[in-house]
Amino acid sequence: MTDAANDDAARAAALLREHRESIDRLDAILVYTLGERFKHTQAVGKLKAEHDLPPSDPAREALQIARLEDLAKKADLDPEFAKAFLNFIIEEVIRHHKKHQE
Ligand SMILES: O=C(O)C(=O)C[C@]1(C(=O)O)C=C[C@@H](O)C=C1
Repeated sequence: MTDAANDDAARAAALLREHRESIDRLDAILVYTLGERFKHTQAVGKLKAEHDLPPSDPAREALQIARLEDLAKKADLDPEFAKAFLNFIIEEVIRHHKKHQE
């Protein structure tokens, strides 16, 4: 390899390392944020079970989806992806809520 090609490869490796450090930091934020969200939804599940409330609330979900799609657009994130992601999380929450009610 020439010196120029070596320099180029070293620059690319450094950039890749920097991006991966940011990705790891953001993944940790996502995991801690989800953990915190689940603490609240577990409390909501308990409350719903104690008061005989239905596990899911489609009207609330519609509001959340609309809000998230709007946020996603502002954050330069694909709104369809944001919607699918929230639905995925909510499905899991509803599964937990149903367990509380068993
Ligand atoms: O807000 C509620 O009623 C919840 O149970 C929480 C939550 C959510 O994960 O955001 C989950 C299920 C409902 O259908 C709506 C929202």
